Amino acid sequence: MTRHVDIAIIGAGTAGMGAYRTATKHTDNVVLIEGEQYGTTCARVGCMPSKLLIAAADAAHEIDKAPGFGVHIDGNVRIDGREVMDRVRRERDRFVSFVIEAVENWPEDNRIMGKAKFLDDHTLELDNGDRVIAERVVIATGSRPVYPKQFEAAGDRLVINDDVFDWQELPGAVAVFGGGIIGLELGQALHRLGVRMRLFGKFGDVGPLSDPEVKQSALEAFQAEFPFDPDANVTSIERVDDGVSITFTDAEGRETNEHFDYLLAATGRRANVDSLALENTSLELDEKGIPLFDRYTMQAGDSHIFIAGDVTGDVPLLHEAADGGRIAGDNAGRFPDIRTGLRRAPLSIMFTDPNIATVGHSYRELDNLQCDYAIGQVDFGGQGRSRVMLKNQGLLRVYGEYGTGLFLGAEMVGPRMEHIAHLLAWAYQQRMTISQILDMPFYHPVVEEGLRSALRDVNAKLHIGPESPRRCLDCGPGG
Ligand SMILES: Cc1cc2nc3c(=O)[nH]c(=O)nc-3n(C[C@H](O)[C@H](O)[C@H](O)COP(=O)(O)OP(=O)(O)OC[C@H]3O[C@@H](n4cnc5c(N)ncnc54)[C@H](O)[C@@H]3O)c2cc1C
Ligand SMILES: NC(=O)c1ccc[n+]([C@@H]2O[C@H](COP(=O)([O-])OP(=O)(O)OC[C@H]3O[C@@H](n4cnc5c(N)ncnc54)[C@H](O)[C@@H]3O)[C@@H](O)[C@H]2O)c1
Repeated sequence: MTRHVDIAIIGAGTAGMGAYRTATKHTDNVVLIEGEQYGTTCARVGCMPSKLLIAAADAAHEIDKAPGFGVHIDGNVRIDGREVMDRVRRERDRFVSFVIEAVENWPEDNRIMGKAKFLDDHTLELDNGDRVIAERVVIATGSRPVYPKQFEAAGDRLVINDDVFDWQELPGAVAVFGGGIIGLELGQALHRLGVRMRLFGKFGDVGPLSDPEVKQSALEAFQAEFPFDPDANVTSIERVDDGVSITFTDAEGRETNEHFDYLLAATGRRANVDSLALENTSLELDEKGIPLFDRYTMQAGDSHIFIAGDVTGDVPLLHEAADGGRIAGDNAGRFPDIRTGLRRAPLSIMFTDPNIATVGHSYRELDNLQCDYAIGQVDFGGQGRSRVMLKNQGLLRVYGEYGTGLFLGAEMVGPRMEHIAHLLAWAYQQRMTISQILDMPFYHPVVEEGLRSALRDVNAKLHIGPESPRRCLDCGPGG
């Protein structure tokens, strides 16, 4: 069967759904093609189930921390792995059901199930042999985990994030590979839920951090809680009777062997472009096989093909996929009269405890900005509200431009950084100066007072404001 449409969207994830919504504002003759199942990576195996697991872990951790306040639980504290995983799956399924409901409310005629690949610039072939000839196409096929071949030695005990959320019980021990965002979020959560967990990283990476001082602070916080080697030397992985045996060099430089139930690979993701047969199109591809595209229009070259979400390999985050999808769908609808869409301030948040976040330009990017800059910082070790909550660890560094006093970006690890990062991202997008941010209200006693200290520090270094006093007198105690 061959079908002719104005717009074909490949992939019904967050980006594809966003594209569908905006494309159908221009024409009804749109098909959304999904190769596996509705529900999105975010709801099924990504953002939502991971945060559900983290929420359970945080509950356990709060109990652990209570004696520090003089609050003691004299009876048994019991983590019921079956109940934990049951809630994760139950709540996850609820989120997934809302997504499925939204897609299934769209006309049946506009939806096709099947894996699509290109035969030429306009013709798509599905895995059942049907064809779709489309005037315009949006590629929104997402990404999938990748790991080194060496991990395959773990056999059926090699798992990825998708598998974790289908566990019925919490396992006894898990080796997590990857000190990136997924590895640290899931690794810490498993550890807090009583799973023996060891984290094997590479290249010294700690989440998305590039600022060496913030990275060091984060590393110290995590290493104080669980074993984490950010550049592990693993010499062997072996599937043994009841699990996986891993040989590695430990912190003292000795060769050590440890046994785990599972090896969880969280070593990055790759764009789902390989099954699309893009070589049959005239698109120009980069070294990873991803079409070159404009991130403001989502247009691939000057073609009628648009691309959005994780498959772009650009910024693999939910809100970016949603924005990119909307822009791609709108431009596919209005092609050739394409428009640039809004791309928001760079913002990334890692939901570990302490939170890690980056806003605006990263430390790594500063030297390429062709401007002079200064760095202000606050250590949360002595910050009033953080100390009150017994969460006084971490470091926030803010970057400001010499001369203009413009806020350039920040990297941070600390308590409630998910909120501080939002404040700073909004300021970045408004192109505010450090002084303008400092003119905003700061309540007492809040963690934001720590941000104020860092902002004052950078303004002093930029010769815009005075040196910060050692004890801030207008701040209230601990400010
Ligand atoms: C464990 C984890 C935690 C995360 N946590 C967060 C978080 O807290 N915050 C955040 O912002 N981001 C988070 N993310 C990232 C976020 O989930 C992704 O950026 C987002 O889901 C990407 O959406 P997408 O539409 O590009 O891809 P997807 O939702 O994966 O959609 C792609 C769709 O394309 C389909 N498809 C693929 N190939 C074909 C084909 N050939 N034909 C037809 N269909 C095809 C797939 O089946 C899939 O349904 C997390 C990711 C993971 C894995
Ligand atoms: N809170 C959030 O917003 C959130 C949460 C989870 C995932 N995500 C998104 O999903 C993306 C993918 O996450 P990810 O953690 O898989 O990728 P990542 O790129 O963040 O981290 C991968 C890590 O694996 C390490 N690594 C590579 N090879 C290794 C090896 N052989 N042994 C040990 N470590 C190795 C790398 O050094 C890196 O730190 C993220 O970039 C992020 O955008 C976001």
